[in-house]
Amino acid sequence: MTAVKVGLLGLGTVGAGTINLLERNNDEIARRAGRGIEVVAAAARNLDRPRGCSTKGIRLTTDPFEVVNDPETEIIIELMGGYEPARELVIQALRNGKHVVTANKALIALHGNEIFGHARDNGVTVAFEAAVAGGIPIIKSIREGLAGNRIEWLAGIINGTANFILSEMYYEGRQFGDVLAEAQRLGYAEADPTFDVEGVDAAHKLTILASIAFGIPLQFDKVHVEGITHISREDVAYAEELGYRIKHLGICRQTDEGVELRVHPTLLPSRQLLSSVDGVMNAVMVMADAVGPTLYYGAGAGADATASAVVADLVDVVREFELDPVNRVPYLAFQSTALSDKPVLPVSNIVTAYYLRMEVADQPGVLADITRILGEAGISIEAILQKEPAPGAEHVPVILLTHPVRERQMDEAQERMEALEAVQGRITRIRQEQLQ
Ligand SMILES: NC(=O)C1=CN([C@@H]2O[C@H](COP(=O)(O)OP(=O)(O)OC[C@H]3O[C@@H](n4cnc5c(N)ncnc54)[C@H](O)[C@@H]3O)[C@@H](O)[C@H]2O)C=CC1
Ligand SMILES: N[C@@H](CC=O)C(=O)O
Ligand code: NA
Repeated sequence: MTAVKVGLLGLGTVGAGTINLLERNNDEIARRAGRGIEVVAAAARNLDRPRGCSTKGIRLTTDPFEVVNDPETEIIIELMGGYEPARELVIQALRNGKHVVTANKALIALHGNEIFGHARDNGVTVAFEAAVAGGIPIIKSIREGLAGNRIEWLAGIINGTANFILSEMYYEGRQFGDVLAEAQRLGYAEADPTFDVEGVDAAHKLTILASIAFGIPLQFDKVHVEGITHISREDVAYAEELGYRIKHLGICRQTDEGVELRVHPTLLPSRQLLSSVDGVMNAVMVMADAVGPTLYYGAGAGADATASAVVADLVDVVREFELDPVNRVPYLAFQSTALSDKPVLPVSNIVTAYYLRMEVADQPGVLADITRILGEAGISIEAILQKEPAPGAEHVPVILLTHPVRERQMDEAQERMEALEAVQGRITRIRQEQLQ
């Protein structure tokens, strides 16, 4: 049988990785898919740039629409990134009756509902395993492997760049900016790295995970998003002293009232399995009613790991070529007519424990004022750490761990503490989770 002809949009880190992997494991892939898979056309911005792969036998163009409209291609792999023109290209490919494989979480999180509609109308597939947690087959695991369960919550380290930065700050005491530049050199970061460090990329991925876990539409605009830019090396060290690691997590949970969707730095007990996930590795813990907790671990970014997911999707698409579209696994795990309209809860409703770090005047009575404000807000304290002032400094760092409290109560207490004359500047506040 002839090889399946594929068109590729974007020849950067993941594009080159995909071409290399298809070439390297060509025979194994054909034995699994039932047919060979061959990239015949590719679009790149600059045709003269040296690439990390061979482009022998591939028709190259700077116009991605040429690839999408090429009658020879049966599957389009979108690896350009960004919202536009990726959205327009993917929709055009679907209208042309081509299946699409993409690693673009930004695209799926924001425009997935529209894109899946076009795919359904045209009887074709959109596959996006590489979009979440890189090489970890997390979409397939939740969508198919856990299909008998009611998923209660999931929590994951789903941005490799942020995890790499936090790990280097923890182990090597390195500066944020240096480590980010290294993540960019290694091909982990997004084209706009603020997406990694401000939590936007993790929010894109959490949007997708929550949809396939709970059967809700994609709702990126409802995710509460915080990045890691306000986390200092001191916070990392104090957390360690108290028996915790700081990890950037995406968390979603369904309760009777609605769904929590949040991305933020989190203190996790050092003994928690997720606390040992370091560097560019990702991990997602899923709590489901029948199976209990399951944990999925692997490389969350990088050329080879992401290509692994892209090629797995290609194989799935080829295996399903002959299948009646209604018999395919639904894009968001649940039938499109059976999505729930459960509301997304405001973050002020969430109940968590907190880590608080503040700089206070080194004088008597300050701690008493702080504990009084917390007490009046119904917030009990689990631990207090008071550090020595730096030589010549007028303020000392005080670190507090609280018991769980509703977020809006903490907002009020924080405002009152920051209003104290003895408290300098803003209080650093990080949520804490036990994940049990
Ligand atoms: N790098 C990684 O580890 C991972 C990346 N992803 C996703 O994979 C996608 C690709 O990421 P990378 O390969 O890292 O990005 P990249 O920046 O290395 O590659 C993108 C390529 O697409 C090309 N491109 C962009 N717009 C174009 C246009 N209009 N016409 C022609 N070519 C165009 C760029 O010139 C570039 O060579 C993104 O959606 C990203 O979020 C997903 C998982 C991991
Ligand atoms: N920039 C992303 C790439 C993978 O999705 C990350 O660092 O995780
Ligand atoms: Na994945």
